[in-house]
Amino acid sequence: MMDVSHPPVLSPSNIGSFAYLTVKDRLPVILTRVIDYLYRERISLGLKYGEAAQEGCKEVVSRLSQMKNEMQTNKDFQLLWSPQPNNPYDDSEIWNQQFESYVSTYGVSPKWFAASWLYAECYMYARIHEALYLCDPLRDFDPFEEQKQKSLVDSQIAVEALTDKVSSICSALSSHTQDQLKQHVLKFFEVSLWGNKCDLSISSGGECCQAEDVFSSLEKLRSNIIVNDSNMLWQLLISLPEDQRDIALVLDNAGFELISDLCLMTILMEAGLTTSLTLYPKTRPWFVSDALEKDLRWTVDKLRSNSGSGGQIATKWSSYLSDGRWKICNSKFWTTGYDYAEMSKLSPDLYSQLSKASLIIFKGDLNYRKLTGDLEWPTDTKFEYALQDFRPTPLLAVRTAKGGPVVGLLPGQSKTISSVDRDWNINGDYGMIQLCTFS
Ligand SMILES: O=P(O)(O)OC[C@@]1(O)O[C@H](CO)[C@@H](O)[C@@H]1O
Ligand SMILES: [Mn+2]
Repeated sequence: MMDVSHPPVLSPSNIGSFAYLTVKDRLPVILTRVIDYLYRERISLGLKYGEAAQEGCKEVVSRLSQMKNEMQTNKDFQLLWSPQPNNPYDDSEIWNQQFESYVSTYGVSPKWFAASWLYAECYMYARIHEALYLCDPLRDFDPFEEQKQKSLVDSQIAVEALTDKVSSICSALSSHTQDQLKQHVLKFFEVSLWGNKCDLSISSGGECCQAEDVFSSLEKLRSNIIVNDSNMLWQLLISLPEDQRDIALVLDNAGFELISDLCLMTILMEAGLTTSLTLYPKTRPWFVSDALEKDLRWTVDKLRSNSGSGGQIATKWSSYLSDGRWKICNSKFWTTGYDYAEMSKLSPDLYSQLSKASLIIFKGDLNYRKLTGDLEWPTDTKFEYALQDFRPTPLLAVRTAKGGPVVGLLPGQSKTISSVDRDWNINGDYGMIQLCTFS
């Protein structure tokens, strides 16, 4: 274990902090939306999933209302129902183990405003899933699916602009100089970065889409990339041996962000900079907009039915998936309340699988929180230091700052940014393309 002294963890016990406001205001709104949605749609869900689902909706509503009350009155967390025999990604044991270890460390049960922000926020999604899971016909129901799908449909113009660009770059690849290719690739990393600006959890499940073509704003946005390791990243990509160009992509949100990620991966594949890709989605409805395997497959199918460049590119995605160059790998570790420094102990198989990749790309703010332990690091802490015991292989974080820690800045940099924008670390307007090679 590295010798790392720890700052405190971000916590909702810190009144007025972003963590506090999330648990006090944003999470109850997300829960209320799910409750209203299930109640409103109970008849149509009954028609779709059978009569028992209609009654089931009422039970789920009652469980979720109970949880909302527990949250708002700062009650103890509960153990999850365990084991969940028909759930292939049953992680209830890990959740209950986290509960027990909290009790043995602190001598009391975790509570909504006393546990860490990361633990509390992740726990809410585990409980939403449990509430549905306990109702047989709704066991696999995703209450956020409609929102995720709508956010993609509403981003159609931006998606078309993106796929047109990918298509024209790919068809001219052989005539590009290495420098031209570099410019294209790095721009697509930026598109994937800004694709993370908007997620449905930060908007408490309110509407969120990419309405305009992001390509035209990249230059203007570049100064908002507060850590930009793009040049080092390019050096790493071009120096990979031909038989070791395997990328692991730990996905974040469905909708425009997912399309931007897959477009980036398409260029890397077509340019030969990547030969195989493993995609890691979530295994339960998560932080409203996070992509599950079925969202990923829906996205590919949806785009495939488009005429024009979108259809062509999604057809490529289908063939990558069917010939095995792209794999989808599900792991229950992503939806536990643990940060990634715990991965080698709690999920050694996942850790060793990730370690074999040439590069792991972590998308989004929550992944960044889990990479850095969600601790209150001074912003000039070295990224490698903040990763603590998580050292699988070179890794890249691509995220906009929406409340989690920020590390790797220059001394004084955060002060300068704050003087321009007080909310720079929560509003998603600032981003990071941050590499750690552990060298
Ligand atoms: O991981 P993502 O999708 O980029 O962001 C998830 C997120 O919006 O959820 C939390 C607020 O509820 C924040 O930590 C974080 O910004
Ligand atoms: Mn997300």
